[in-house]
Amino acid sequence: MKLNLSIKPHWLINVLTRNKHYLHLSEHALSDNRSGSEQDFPWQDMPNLPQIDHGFFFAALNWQHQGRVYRFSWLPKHQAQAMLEQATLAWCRTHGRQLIEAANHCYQLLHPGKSKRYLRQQTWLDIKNCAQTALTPWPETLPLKGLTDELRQAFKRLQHLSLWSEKDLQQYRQEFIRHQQHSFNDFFQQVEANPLTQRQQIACITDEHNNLVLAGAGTGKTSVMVGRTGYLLQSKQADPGEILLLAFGNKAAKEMDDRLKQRLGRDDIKASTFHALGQAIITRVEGKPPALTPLAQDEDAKQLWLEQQLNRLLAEPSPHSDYPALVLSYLERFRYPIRSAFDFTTMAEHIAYLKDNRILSLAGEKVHSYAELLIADYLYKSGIDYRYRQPYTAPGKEHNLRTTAVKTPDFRPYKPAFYLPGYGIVIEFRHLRDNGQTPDFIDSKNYRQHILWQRQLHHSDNSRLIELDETALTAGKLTLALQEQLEQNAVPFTPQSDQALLTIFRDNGALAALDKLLCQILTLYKAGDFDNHSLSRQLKAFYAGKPEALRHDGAYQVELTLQLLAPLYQAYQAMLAKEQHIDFDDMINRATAYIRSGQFISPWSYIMVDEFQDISAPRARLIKALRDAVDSASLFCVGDDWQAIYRFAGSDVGLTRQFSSYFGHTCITTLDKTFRFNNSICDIASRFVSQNPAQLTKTLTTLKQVNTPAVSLLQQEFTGNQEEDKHHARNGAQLTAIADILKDISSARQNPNSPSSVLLLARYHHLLPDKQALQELAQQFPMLTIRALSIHASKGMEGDFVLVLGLHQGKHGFPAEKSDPLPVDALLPLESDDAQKPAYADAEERRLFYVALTRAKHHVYLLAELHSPSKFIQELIADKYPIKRLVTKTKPQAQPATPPSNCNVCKTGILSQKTGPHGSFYSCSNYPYCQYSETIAKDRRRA
Ligand SMILES: Nc1ncnc2c1ncn2[C@@H]1O[C@H](COP(=O)(O)OP(=O)(O)OP(=O)(O)O)[C@@H](O)[C@H]1O
Repeated sequence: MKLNLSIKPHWLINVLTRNKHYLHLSEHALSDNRSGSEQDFPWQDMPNLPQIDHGFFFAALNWQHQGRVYRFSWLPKHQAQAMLEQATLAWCRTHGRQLIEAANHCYQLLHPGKSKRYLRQQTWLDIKNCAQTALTPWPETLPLKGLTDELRQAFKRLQHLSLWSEKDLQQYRQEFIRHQQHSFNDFFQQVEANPLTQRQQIACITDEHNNLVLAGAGTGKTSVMVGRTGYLLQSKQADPGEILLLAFGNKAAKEMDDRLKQRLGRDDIKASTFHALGQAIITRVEGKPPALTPLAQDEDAKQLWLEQQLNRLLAEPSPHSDYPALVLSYLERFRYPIRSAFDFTTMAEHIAYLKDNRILSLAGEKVHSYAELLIADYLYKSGIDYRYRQPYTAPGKEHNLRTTAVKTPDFRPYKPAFYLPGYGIVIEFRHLRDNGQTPDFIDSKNYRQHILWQRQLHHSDNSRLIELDETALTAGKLTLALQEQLEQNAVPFTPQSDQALLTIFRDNGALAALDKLLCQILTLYKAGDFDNHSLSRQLKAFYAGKPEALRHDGAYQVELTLQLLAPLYQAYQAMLAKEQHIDFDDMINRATAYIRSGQFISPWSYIMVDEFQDISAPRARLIKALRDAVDSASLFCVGDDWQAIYRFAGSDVGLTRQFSSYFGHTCITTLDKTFRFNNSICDIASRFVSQNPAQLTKTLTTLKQVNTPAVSLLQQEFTGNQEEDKHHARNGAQLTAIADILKDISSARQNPNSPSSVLLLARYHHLLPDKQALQELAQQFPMLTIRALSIHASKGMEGDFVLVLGLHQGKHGFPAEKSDPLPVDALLPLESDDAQKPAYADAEERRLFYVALTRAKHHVYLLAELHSPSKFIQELIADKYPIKRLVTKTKPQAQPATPPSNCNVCKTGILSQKTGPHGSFYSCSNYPYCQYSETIAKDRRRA
C-alpha cells in the first residue's frame, strides 16, 4: 500500500493568508507547506508518533522533530484523522526495524547461545527495560493493515515481555528448571552415590548472578558442588576452563578433585585453594611465580623474626625513641587481661581467671587479684621491700613467728596482702565500692567484719594500715593512691631501671608473650588489609558491640598495641620488599588488585566456593572482583553459618548471613534435609546452636528417624590422682571409658561384615588418645575404623559414631575459656552482624560443638567430667535436652578409698588430705587462691 495523502486547512485560512497551505504525507516524510515554503520532516527523524488535538470544529496535528514541536492547525477533523492513521502507518513502517531488533535483543537475552538459560534477575530487568523502552513511542495497537507479520510479532512479544510480573518470572524459571531436570534426569540420578533430591537439583540448575546454597550439616552441600559442576559441563553451558572451583585448604581441594574425578570421570577440572588462585593470578600478570616468604609457612620463624625486631627496637630505639617505654608501659599494665573481682559472679570464675592466665607479680607471687598485681608490681618497681601474704606478727615481734603469729577470729593465721617490714606498714586491697558493695561471691557481712577486725588489730599494735579499694582501681588511680600514702608514710622509693624491668619481663616470659601477641596482630592486620579508615571503622564497631571492652582502659590497650606494631609492620613490609617476597595475604590482595585493574583477564564465568561460611573479607573481595571482571559471571557459594568456626583466623560469618548486602541480589536455595544423622541428633544439635539468636533460622528434617535418644552423656568421676590427668584422655579412666563405649558399639553393630567408623573428637588435639593408645584400641576393636581428630579438623567429615572427649571446664576445656587478648579480639571480624547488639557468649565454641555433634551418622557419645563438666554439658542437662545419661561401668584407676569432694567455698577446688605440724587436714586444690582448709578430727580421718 503506497502512502500519498495531502490535506489542506479550512479554506478561510488560505483566503486570509492568501497562501496555499497544505500538509503532504508520503512513505518517507511529512511535508509542511505554508506561505509558499515547503519543509520536509522525515519519519526517520521523528522520535515519536504524530499526535492529533481535537477542537470543537477543527483538529490540529502535532509532531516532534529535532527537539522541537510542530503544529498544523485548522484541519478538518475527519481529514486530520485520516492523515493521522496514514502517519501512524508510515512511522511504524519506518521505525519497525528498530522494534524488531529490540525484540531480537530480548530474545537473545532470554536464550543466550541459542540454548535456554536460567533467567537471572538482572537479565529479566534488562529484558523488561528493553521492551518497555522500545515500546514507549509506539501506539498501544498497531494499524490493522500495511505492516509485516515480522513487525507484528515483534510488537506482540515486546508487549508481553514489558508486562512480565515477578510471578511470570518465577513461572518461567520453574518451567526452565523442570525442563532441565527432565533433560538431565539420568545425570542427576547418577552423579552421586544417591540420586540428587529435587532441592539439590534445583540448586545445581539455578544460575542467578549470585547464588547461595544455605544448608545444614549433612544436607549434601558437597554433592551439590559436584552436581552443579557436572551439570554445567553436560548442558554445555560451560567449558572446564570457565569454571573456577574454590575450596578452603589443600586437603579440601584435593578431596573435591578426587570426588570430581570419581563422580564425573574427568580430571580436566580442578579445585583450587584461595592462595593457589592468588599465586596463579600473580604469576600470569608478573610472568613468574611470586616468591613466598619463608615466614609465611613457619609461624615459629615469623615469631622469631619479630622477636629480633622487637629486641632491635629495644636496644636501638632511634628513630622510635619512646619504644622501650611503650613496651614497658604495655607489659606493666596489660600483660594479663584486666579484670576486677566485680567482673565475676562466682569465686570459681575469679580463681579460673587467675589460674588460667597464670597471673604472677614481677617478683613471682601468685597474687589473688589483678589489683594486688598492680600493688605488688608497683612496690617492686619502686624498690620497696615487701612480704606477700606472710603470717603476720606485730611489729617488733617478728623474731618469734611461731608464738607471736596473729590468728584471725576464725583461728587461721592472719596473712595481710602486703607487709613492708622496714616500716611496719600493711597494705590491703578491699573489693569494696564506695557504696559498700562487694562482688557477688563475697559474703559482704563477713568481709566487712574482717576489715573491722584488721583495723582494730593494726590500731592496737600501732602498725600502719594502707587500705586501697575498688573505686581507686576503677578510676585507674590505684597506684597513684598507693604512691601518695607511701609518701605520706615517708617510705623512700628506689625505682628499678627500665633495663632491669625489661630483664625481668624477658626472664618471666612476658616479653615473649608480647612478641607472640604482636605476631598475631601483624597477621590479623595484614589479613584484614586494613587502612586507617577501615581500621577506625572496625574499632568503632567493635567497641559498640562490646562496650565492656572499654571498661578497663581497653581502647588505650588496643591503641598502645597498634603503636607497638607500627615500626614492626614497617620493618616487615620493608623486609618483604627487599627480599622480593610476598606473604599469603599479599597473594590474595595483590591478585585482587590485578583483577580490578584489568591486568588479569579472568577466564571464569562460573565461580564456585565451598564452605563459604569460612570466608574472610579479603577473600570475599577477591571473588567479588573475579565476578565483576566477567560480564555474565555467576557466583555460586555453598555454606552453613551454623558451622562457621574460623573467626580466630579472620573468617567473617557475617558475609554469609549478610550475603546479598555484600554481593547484591542473590538467589538463596536452602537444603534442609540431612542425610547424615537422625532426628535425635538433629533436634539436639539444631536447638543447641540456635540458642544464639544471631544464627540464621533453619529447620532441618532428617531421612533417618529414631525413637530413642541418639546422644548419650557419660559423666566420669575424676580419679583425683593428678590434676593433669583430668585433662587427658590419653591416660587412665577416660581411655577405659572410651574402650567401654567402643565395646558397646562393636557388639551392637548391625552388619557384622562391614566395619563401622568411629570419630574421636576433642576441642584440643592433645586431649585425644595418643598414637599408641589408638593402636591398642584398633587392635582391640578390629571391626571399627577409629580416627582421632580435633573438631576443627573433623569439619566436612562423618563417622557412624562420634565420641566427644574433654568436655570439662577451665584450662583446655570446652568451651575454651581463655578468651583472645583484647587487641586480637578487636581486629577479628565482628561476631554480631548488628554492631549495636552484643555478641552472644561463646558463639564460635557453640558452633564448634554443633560441628562435633553433626559428624555422627548414628550416635554421639559425650564424655564429660563429673565434677567440672563443660558449661555446654551443664546447659544440656539444665535445659532438659533429650539425651541419655549413661552410667560409668569402670572404676577409675587408682580410685581413692574415699571419693574426693569439692571445696565448699570456691566450689571447683578438690579437697585433698594433707598433714601438717598440727595433724591432718583437708586443703583445697585451688590453694593459694582459695585458702579453705578443714581440720580432720582423729576419729573422722578418711584414710
Ligand atoms: N541426595 C542424597 N541422597 C542420599 N544421601 C545423600 C544425598 N546427598 C548427600 N547424601 C549423603 O549425605 C551425607 C552428607 O553429604 P555431604 O558430605 O555432601 O554433606 P555436607 O552438607 O557437605 O555436610 P557438612 O556440611 O556437614 O560437611 C553424605 O554421606 C552423602 O553421601
